[in-house]
Amino acid sequence: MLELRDFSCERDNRLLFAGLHASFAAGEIWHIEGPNGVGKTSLLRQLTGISREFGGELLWQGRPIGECRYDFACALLYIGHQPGIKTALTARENLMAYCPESTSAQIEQALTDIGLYGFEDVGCYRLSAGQLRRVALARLALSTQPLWILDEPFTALDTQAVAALEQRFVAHAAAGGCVIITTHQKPSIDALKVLALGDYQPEVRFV
Ligand SMILES: Nc1ncnc2c1ncn2[C@@H]1O[C@H](COP(=O)(O)OP(=O)(O)OP(=O)(O)O)[C@@H](O)[C@H]1O
Repeated sequence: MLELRDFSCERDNRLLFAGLHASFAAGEIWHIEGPNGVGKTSLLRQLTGISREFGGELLWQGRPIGECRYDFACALLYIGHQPGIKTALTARENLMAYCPESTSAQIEQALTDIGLYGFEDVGCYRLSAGQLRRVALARLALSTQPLWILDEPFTALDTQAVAALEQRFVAHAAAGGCVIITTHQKPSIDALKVLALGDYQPEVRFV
């Protein structure tokens, strides 16, 4: 789906990474790995098109991203490190805003599946950090986009929710999707692909 060729990132005249080659294909789950400040979020922002400053090439289905931004945007679901939830609204209202094409029954089911039964109509300002993260992640159940890019999706989740989320990634990949995440926890996912960012020596390995 998405390909990097000789990719690099510079911030404030500091080279974070360079010479990165990677190909994110249908059916794959990728973990972008590395210590604090190495450039994981910066890379995700480049991959999503939020940041257009990069060296090298970024291709979507074989085409330079600059030539197919609309197609790419339609195929992408990005959830950043901040949950992106409007706290003045309820969980249900947030999902209705994010997924206007979903039916009320689908939204109800997504909220139940993610463990928010009974909290659907509570103002999000009254939810815990983990519940807020669940509201954001409920979008995954309603997503029709093949490419998911998620920055630290496990943050604030309990162990049961982490396991359920990993299963959702596996199901999405099995259905032909592609998932790219950052996390400081090691995911328990078979055939996980790892892109490790390090000082000037990016390394791609498979586990
Ligand atoms: N808006 C910004 N302007 C300038 N430099 C920035 C900006 N945001 C981040 N940086 C710098 O870019 C570097 C990489 O930041 P980034 O957030 O991509 O790292 P990260 O690997 O995701 O870190 P963490 O694991 O702590 O989330 C850091 O040194 C940071 O200071």
